[in-house]
Formats: sequence, C-alpha cells, structure tokens
Amino acid sequence: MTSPQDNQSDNKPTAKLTPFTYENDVYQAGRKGQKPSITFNCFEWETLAKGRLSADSYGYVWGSAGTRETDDNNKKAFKKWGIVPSRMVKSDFPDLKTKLFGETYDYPIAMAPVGVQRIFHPDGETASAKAAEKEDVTYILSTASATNIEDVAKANGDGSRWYQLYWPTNENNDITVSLLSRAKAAGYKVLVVTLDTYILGWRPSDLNNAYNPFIRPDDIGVAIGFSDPVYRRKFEKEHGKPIEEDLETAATEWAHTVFPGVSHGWEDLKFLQEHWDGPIVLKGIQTVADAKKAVECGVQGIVVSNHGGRQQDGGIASLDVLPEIVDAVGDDLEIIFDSGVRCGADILRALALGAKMVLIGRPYIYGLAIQGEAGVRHVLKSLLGDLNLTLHLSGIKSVSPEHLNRSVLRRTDN
Ligand SMILES: Cc1cc2nc3c(=O)[nH]c(=O)nc-3n(C[C@H](O)[C@H](O)[C@H](O)COP(=O)(O)O)c2cc1C
Ligand SMILES: O=C(O)C(=O)c1ccccc1
Repeated sequence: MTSPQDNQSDNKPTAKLTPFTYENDVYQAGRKGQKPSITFNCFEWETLAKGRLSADSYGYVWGSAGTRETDDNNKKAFKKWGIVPSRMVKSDFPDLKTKLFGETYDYPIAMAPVGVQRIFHPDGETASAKAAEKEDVTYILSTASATNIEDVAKANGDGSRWYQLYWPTNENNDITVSLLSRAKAAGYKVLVVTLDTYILGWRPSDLNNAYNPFIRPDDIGVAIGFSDPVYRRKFEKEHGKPIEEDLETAATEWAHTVFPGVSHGWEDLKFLQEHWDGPIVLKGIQTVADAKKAVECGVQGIVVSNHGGRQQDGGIASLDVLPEIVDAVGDDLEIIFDSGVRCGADILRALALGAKMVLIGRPYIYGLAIQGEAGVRHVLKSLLGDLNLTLHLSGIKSVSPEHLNRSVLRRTDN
C-alpha cells in the first residue's frame, strides 16, 4: 500500500507517477508474464471459495437468516447512494488514516469477528491474524474461534487486535471475567460485545445440511472455552472428569454457556465496565433508541450491524439506519459499520454516511478459503487499493469527515 500523505503544498499536483500500490505491483508483474493467482473481481471471491469448500462450510459462510431478505437489503442499500466526484482537486493519494478511541489507525477497515475459521482453511484464525498484521488492519477475534486467545495474539504479533465477546451467562460471571483478563493480558485493546446473537438465527442452508460447526466436539468453535482455566475447572467439578474425557458434553455445555438463548439486559453492562478498562463497543445496534441507550450506559462505541443478515430475516439494510444513528449519537461515541460491504465504493459510502471504521465480514473469509493467509491479504489489499483509487478519483483528500461526508453522495432512488 502507499503510505498516504497530505502535507503537500496546495498549488502543485503531486501524485506520484509510480506509487507503490498493489495494482502497480500487479501490472509490473504482468510485464514479465505473471498473472495474478486470485481474481480481482470481488463477486467472484464467493464463487472461488464455493469451489474450494465442502457444501457444509460454504453453506455456513454464505448462509443468511430465513429468505435472505436482510442480506439482500444490505447489499442493495449501497446502490441507493451514488458517489459524485469533484474535479481539479490538487492532491496526492488520499489519507486513509482514521482516529478512534484516541488512537490513529492506518486504515478505516477492520476484520469483523468471524468464528470457526478452521472450517474454511486448516490455518483458520492464525492465517487471518497474520494477514491482519502484515496489512496493518485490525483483527477482531471472535469468542467462537477455532484458535485460542493467546495463539491468535502470537500470530498477530505487533498487530492491532480487538476481542469480541459472546457473553457467557453463568451465574457468578467468573467465566466472563476469565475471558476478559485473558484478552487483556494478550494485548487485545478494545472489547466488542455482540448483542444480536444470544442464539443462532434461522438459517435454511445450515438446516438443510444439518450442520452447526459450533457444537462439534473437535474444538472447531470451542477452542477459547476448552482452553479457559475457569471453564475447565467448572466442568471437572460438575462432571468429575476433565473436558478431554467427554468432548461431546463439554462442547454442548460451552455452546449453552455463550449462546444461552436469552439476552443480557442494558443494566448488565456495568459488570463489563467494571472488569474491562479499555473501550467497549456494542455490536448489532440498528435503532436510534438503542444507540441512545448505549450513550446513556457510557460505552465508547457501537457497531451499526445486522450481522450480515445472518440473524433476523425481514430486516432493513444496516446502511439504511446508519445516517439517522450518526445524526443522533455521532458526537457522543464512535460509530463503526458493517453488513454488506463488498468493494471500495461501499467502504467509501459507509464512511461518508458517518462511520469511522468499516468491518469486512464474508469477503476476507472467502479469501481465507481460496488461499489461506495469502488469500486474506489479497482481499484486504484489493479492498484498500480500490478504496484508495475511488477516493482519489472522486477528489476526496482523506477519510476524515472534513473531506469525506454526505456532500459526496447523491440519492439515486428518488
Ligand atoms: C461465518 C461467519 C461467522 C461469524 N461469526 C461471528 C462471530 O463469531 N461473532 C460476531 O460478532 N459476528 C460474527 N459474524 C458476523 C460478522 O462479524 C459481521 O457482522 C458480518 O459478517 C458482516 O456482514 P458481511 O458478511 O456482509 O460483511 C460472522 C459472520 C460470518 C459470515
Ligand atoms: O455464524 C455466525 O454468524 C456467528 O456469529 C457464529 C456463532 C457461533 C459460531 C460461529 C459463528
């Protein structure tokens, strides 16, 4: 990636003729007869992944709730906003840096928490976390991961990482405290609490395959539970044997611990705030009313997300609720966005509507399925390269709200 600069004098066009961009590398390699090993067509990543994965695994990542209406709406919503370019803007490549929670992040994208990644590639989360570090993109680790908190931190090295909590409901909260202290000790800086998944949604593709990777005993989605000292002790005390002697029961009980079928309430947030001293972000907010409750509770951020349409059918697009939520609480906490982002223009649109950061879900998992770490890196570099050029060719100097805001968009459906 180019390192963006914005300190050029105002009266000279200064964009470098041969920037060190991904596309430039690819075109240069082409002169020597080398063709890229993975497509640059972002929609074909899904098709390629389908060719590589078992029907069960592909169905799991592609799957959405019910009739897929929420997922369809997510994708259609981006098309309702056209990007209107400004001309004669003298500037270098845009500055992609974004500020959240008092920190500067190199890029305005992060990798959404996605569980069970070893069903997509044997290297699973390790490959994704390595790719994240190499591309300077934040990795968000899911509680439903196939790799434990400490091993992912090791793979991520000096990279930026956040931890996503599926919030156990056991009586005295000791498992929650254990997960939080492990995440803190392993260098995860921000706690993302997912609110929309206290039970998995109605997913016809998984039902047809009779497939739920999370309840398998081969530690595909239970690595964090199985490696947790508090959960291990609790299991042993209750069953009189270690987890290893009854993986089946241990997996089922862990699933019930983190997906209890009942939501926590707003009042419970206090407990997390007492046990986590960094920023807390609530993922899954879709209404102004809930966004205001998040402000009242004193959390530092929200992810406007409908889980990529995987949880509730018949929902509206996550992008459609973003502007009203930004208008209501944008000055009070940080707003992050996900659901349906597939290309650079989609990232641009979500940022223009007021998000400070955009999470990428399925696309990087398709990259993982196609070529492990290299596949994830390809997807990240492609999305950033596409974003970079789309901004630049729209005459937008940076992703800060000063330059990238609603004035660059026009509704196309009225
Ligand atoms: C296979 C898969 C597993 C996921 N697992 C989690 C998870 O463990 N925790 C979570 O908060 N969200 C999870 N999500 C939702 C993503 O974090 C994100 O909200 C969603 O993928 C965004 O939509 P998109 O796929 O259209 O980009 C998962 C999504 C997929 C596709
Ligand atoms: O599939 C999902 O969307 C999800 O959040 C999840 C839940 C449990 C295990 C793996 C992923």
